[in-house]
Amino acid sequence: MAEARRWELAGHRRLGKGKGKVVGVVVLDGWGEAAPDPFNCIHVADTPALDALKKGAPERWRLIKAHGTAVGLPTDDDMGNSEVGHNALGAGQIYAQGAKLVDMALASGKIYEGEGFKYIQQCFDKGTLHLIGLLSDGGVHSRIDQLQLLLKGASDHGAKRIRVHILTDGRDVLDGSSVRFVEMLENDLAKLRDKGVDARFASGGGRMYVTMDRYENDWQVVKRGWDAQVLGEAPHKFQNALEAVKKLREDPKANDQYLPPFVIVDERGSPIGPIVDGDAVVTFNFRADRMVMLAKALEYENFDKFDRVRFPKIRYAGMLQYDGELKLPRHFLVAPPEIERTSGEYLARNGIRTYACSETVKFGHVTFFWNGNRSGYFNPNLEKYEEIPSDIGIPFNEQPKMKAVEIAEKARDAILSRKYDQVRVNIANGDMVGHTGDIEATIIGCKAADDAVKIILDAIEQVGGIFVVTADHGNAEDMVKRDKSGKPLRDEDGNVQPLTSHTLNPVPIAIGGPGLQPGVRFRSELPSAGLANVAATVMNLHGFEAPDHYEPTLIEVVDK
Ligand SMILES: O=C(O)[C@H](O)COP(=O)(O)O
Ligand SMILES: [Mn+2]
Ligand SMILES: [Mn+2]
Repeated sequence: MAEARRWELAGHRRLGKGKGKVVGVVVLDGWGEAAPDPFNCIHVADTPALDALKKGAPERWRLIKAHGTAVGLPTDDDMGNSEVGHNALGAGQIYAQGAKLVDMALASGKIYEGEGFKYIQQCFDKGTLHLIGLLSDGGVHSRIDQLQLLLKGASDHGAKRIRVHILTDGRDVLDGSSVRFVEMLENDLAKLRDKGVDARFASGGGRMYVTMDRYENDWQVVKRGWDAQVLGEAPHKFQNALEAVKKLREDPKANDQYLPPFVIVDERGSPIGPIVDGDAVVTFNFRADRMVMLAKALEYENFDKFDRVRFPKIRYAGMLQYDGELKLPRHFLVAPPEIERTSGEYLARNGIRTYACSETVKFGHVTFFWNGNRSGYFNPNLEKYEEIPSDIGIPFNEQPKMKAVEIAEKARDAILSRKYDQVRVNIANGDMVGHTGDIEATIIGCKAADDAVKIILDAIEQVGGIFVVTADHGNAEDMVKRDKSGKPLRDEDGNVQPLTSHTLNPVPIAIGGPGLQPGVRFRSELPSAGLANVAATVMNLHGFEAPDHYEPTLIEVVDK
């Protein structure tokens, strides 16, 4: 029973002596393992530091699972992602994640019995139900099949007027797939209209340009969405969403991720679905990071991030509650996973001093996600979290080195200061540049990530410390869409179809450093281990046994 568990960790039987040595924990974002291939940017890039880890000590390098049920996703066809990946890395336990919890609530119908649904339902008589979110089957932030079920369920439960505000994807799914998803949903909306429900698309835009910013990197992204969704204002106006997406994609530089905002208008040119007093709003993404900013704009009375012009009196619910600490939003359709007793909390309660750092676009990954979707410190006297501002307003293939070296230099300084027992970073390049689909740029990004790793490992060497280098899921190791036999798919002009999404590949984990006892090696009897096994491993390296309810440690100590 959780309440009977103690917070105090027992000293490790063999590694207790390791206590007091600094442990550097490096998470390479979007860094999977795949066969050598011209579209494996990690393989093509010059990565001497990581190559040395792989070739140097076979007992201290292995692969671990980073996708599907190993990280709490519904099936093993689900690729990994940062949220579930960092949750597993930090929590040491596998929780059923948002995607699965929503599936279960929809399948059982419990979603319609909950407080959140009842709250918004009160607007159905007189107001409009607005559904805002990412339209794709990527399964990272949302899933179209869940939206389809929710649409039907909401209308069965009394919604008479529904407006859908879409964000096109092209990041977790192939670029150009927006057209197919709009067609699919238009079909559903048409069926609802046949049944007498006034259900239509109202606005849209590409996820990276409209609404789905994260960690307050660029509020203008949220403002563009607000203008379209709430005010009914956008530079582009169309009478239907399919035409909108097709037309906007005709610009040779256009892609789904960055489509400009548009609104759907009637014959007279008036927007058909601005959000007004008395309406209900649901943000149907289950994943938190890219919904928190919009949730704040929709919910906070006092708000100064941009001029909202109007702040309609609505009833708003998230698909999940996106931030348990902030209780944001107050109302939600499905309770989020309650990730408890994370390694961050255990270590803080056992006196471990931690420094965590990344650049803005991944800052919450090594803090908020790592700590079980919890903002803030466990113990401000022992922890310091530092954010390096990311470049804003440019796609990352234009600056593929990102802030890798700056993050590594911060980590180096933290290590050399000897003020911390754990120094944890996320290096973003493999993922953020990988998502652009730009192979040349991703190769440059991977090299920059390797440079960063070298800086950190050198610092660990200097202080006699220990390192753990791993990743949260794959991305840069496979940058092309393939047929079933694994051959890259090409279009009529012979161009390959870039793969912007994450992958199902395992990720590497390497341990080492002068502070690691000679007999420490990876156990051989855990072939299916995954990211959730890392927390117990890191606790051991700090000189502690892990709690019994954690997934087992990856390491053992043999006599040397
Ligand atoms: O939000 C994103 O950028 C992608 O959908 C997923 O990437 P992440 O899981 O690595 O953040
Ligand atoms: Mn990631
Ligand atoms: Mn990613």
